[in-house]
Amino acid sequence: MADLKLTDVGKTYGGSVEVLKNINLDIKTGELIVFVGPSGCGKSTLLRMIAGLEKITAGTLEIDGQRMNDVPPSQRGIAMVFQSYALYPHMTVRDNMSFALKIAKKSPQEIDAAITKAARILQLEPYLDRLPKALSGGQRQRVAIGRSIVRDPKVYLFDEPLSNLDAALRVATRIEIAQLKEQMPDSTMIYVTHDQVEAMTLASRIVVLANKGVAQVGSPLELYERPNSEFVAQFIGSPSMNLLPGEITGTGQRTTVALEGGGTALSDVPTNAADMGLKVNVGVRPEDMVEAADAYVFEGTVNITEALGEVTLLYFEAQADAHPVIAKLPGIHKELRRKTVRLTADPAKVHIFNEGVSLLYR
Ligand SMILES: Nc1ncnc2c1ncn2[C@@H]1O[C@H](COP(=O)(O)OP(=O)(O)OP(=O)(O)O)[C@@H](O)[C@H]1O
Repeated sequence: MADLKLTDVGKTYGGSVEVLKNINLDIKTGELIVFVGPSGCGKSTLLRMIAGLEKITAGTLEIDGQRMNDVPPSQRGIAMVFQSYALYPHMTVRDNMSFALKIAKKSPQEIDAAITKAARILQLEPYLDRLPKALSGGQRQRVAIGRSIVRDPKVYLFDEPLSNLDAALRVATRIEIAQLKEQMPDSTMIYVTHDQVEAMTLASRIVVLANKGVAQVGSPLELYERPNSEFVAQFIGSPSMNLLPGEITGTGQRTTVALEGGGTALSDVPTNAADMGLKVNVGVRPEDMVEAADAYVFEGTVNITEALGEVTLLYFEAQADAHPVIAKLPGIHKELRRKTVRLTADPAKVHIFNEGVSLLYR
């Protein structure tokens, strides 16, 4: 059981390089929080500050109401799993997992019980007497996680734990981590990843970091359906949300937005009369575009098609201003290459941004 509270946390390296500032987060027992953000935005730094491996240069970290800033890593009740699993090569799985407990002078009975439990949760029973070199990458990562579980920490920190695994193993190990979380509902986990699918599938809440701070915090679906900014809108979802310049030409229950270069988008985004004439960007996810014969919103000639099996990506430049657009249509549509396509979008799924901020959040 562990609640974490970060209040105005910041990090400055070497007294002058500010990497993070004013990070405020409330993390509750049992949550699996995922940190995402562009390369270099400070995800690992934030995780390492929580672990105690990096000094917190501003603000406060509390675990269960207790200030942790100056508490050494070993006394924070935290276990960290890294991308490189760093197992001791000359020790068996059992010895790798029990090492920390022996150092902590636990009794043989306690150690046995902890190993048995961790091996069961991670399905490592058949491998306990093997050396790491006789394990697959996924199994080694499970042993690394096992080393954390035996210590029964309050908080688990994962720093891109799957990034050394090949695609198939990543998927399998991702599912194992999801199952692991289910078996340990009271443990709090924080997970850093570059992988959209890991973030969307594992997280109870995603924290999007950018520009030294928190861009948005929310459940995966909240971030997908109601991004607060163009940045989050384009960061969550793949391929990224399309953005096209336009202007609000009607307000009220159903906002009318005229796109530059023709076409009309209708949206249920609530706006007010003051928004008339507002220059906006209209955001539509590739998967929210559908073919439309007449009342089309986007029109262009397809440059490239990418048939992925269950869907086809169409790349085209929309309307007179040649804005690049990607549409994702169900099925295989190689025949659309070099053809003119006319597409519309479900009005309820259209996003409207002004100066980078969603109208929903103004
Ligand atoms: N010891 C250090 N001294 C100075 N700057 C550092 C140090 N460690 C990290 N940084 C800088 O802090 C910033 C954040 O780094 P960090 O590794 O936390 O980013 P990240 O979001 O985890 O990146 P990535 O996604 O590429 O792993 C980067 O600009 C990095 O260059």
